[in-house]
Amino acid sequence: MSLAQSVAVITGAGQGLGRAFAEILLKNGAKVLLTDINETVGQKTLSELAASHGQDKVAFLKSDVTKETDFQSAFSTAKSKLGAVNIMVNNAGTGNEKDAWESTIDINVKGTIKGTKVALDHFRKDKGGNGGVIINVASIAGLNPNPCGPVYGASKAAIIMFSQCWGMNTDAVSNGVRINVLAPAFAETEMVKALRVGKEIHKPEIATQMLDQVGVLPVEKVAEAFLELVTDTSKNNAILKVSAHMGKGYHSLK
Ligand SMILES: NC(=O)C1=CN([C@@H]2O[C@H](COP(=O)(O)OP(=O)(O)OC[C@H]3O[C@@H](n4cnc5c(N)ncnc54)[C@H](O)[C@@H]3O)[C@@H](O)[C@H]2O)C=CC1
Ligand SMILES: CCCCCC(=O)/C=C/[C@H]1[C@H](O)CC(=O)[C@@H]1CCCCCCC(=O)O
Repeated sequence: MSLAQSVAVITGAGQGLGRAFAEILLKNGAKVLLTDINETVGQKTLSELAASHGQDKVAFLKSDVTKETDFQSAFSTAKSKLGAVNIMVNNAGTGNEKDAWESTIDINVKGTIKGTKVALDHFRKDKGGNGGVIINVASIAGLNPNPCGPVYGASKAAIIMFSQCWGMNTDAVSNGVRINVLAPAFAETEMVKALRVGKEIHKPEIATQMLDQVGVLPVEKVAEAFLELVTDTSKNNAILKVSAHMGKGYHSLK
């Protein structure tokens, strides 16, 4: 799939993996609407990416994935500034396990469901769309249990099952929509920096051991795996794992 005529909406794109996904799409010719709840990081990333890729290629909208209306605004802003959207990346996520654990469900699970629902309504050919691809960002923590993040692991397992159910639904597939899951292990972002401090998780000493055993990927490596799921049109309902110690590999739930 050529990205020359493509327009993407990415949630949580102000920093970390979301920003790396935006950069690789821009490098490959797509236009990108960056969305993030944090306006400061979003505006900084916008000015840096606009300087390197062009003002007409990228835009930013402050947007909260817990609000379905913000997804509607993102799709209409993208269409008016960049063109009709055909790539949706549900990336925004958090890993609070303690007092703020409900935000992990609201952002990771409900945010991804809202983003997928709005994207399906825009992409489905039977609803007047032109098709598209949805990438839902889960984690290896949604496939392999760990003692540090029960809420986070459950949220990522929910994203994987939700995506796989839609990826086999003919209402989506027959109407030109692909739905894929990216499941990274540790990548060098603010989330992993917070993990090293260990305030929001259980058993931080085990997470530290895991970080040493598994290793930490540069965000660019995760972005390469992400690009494969976007551009390879033979990939629908796929789960792609990527980690520093095992590399890249597809996973089947069956
Ligand atoms: N860094 C890692 O090792 C891994 C990360 N992931 C997943 O990748 C995704 C991105 O993670 P990172 O870049 O590491 O995190 P990060 O913490 O560096 O960036 C997350 C971004 O999401 C934004 N965000 C938070 N709540 C939001 C909301 N309600 N609405 C819109 N934006 C919001 C933040 O402002 C931030 O810019 C997450 O879903 C995470 O669970 C998955 C596996 C490994
Ligand atoms: C090998 C697991 C990779 C997980 C990468 C990731 O998504 C990290 C997420 C953390 C989030 O900030 C909150 C958490 O609880 C997650 C930590 C989970 C990793 C601990 C693994 C420990 C084990 O498997 O024994």
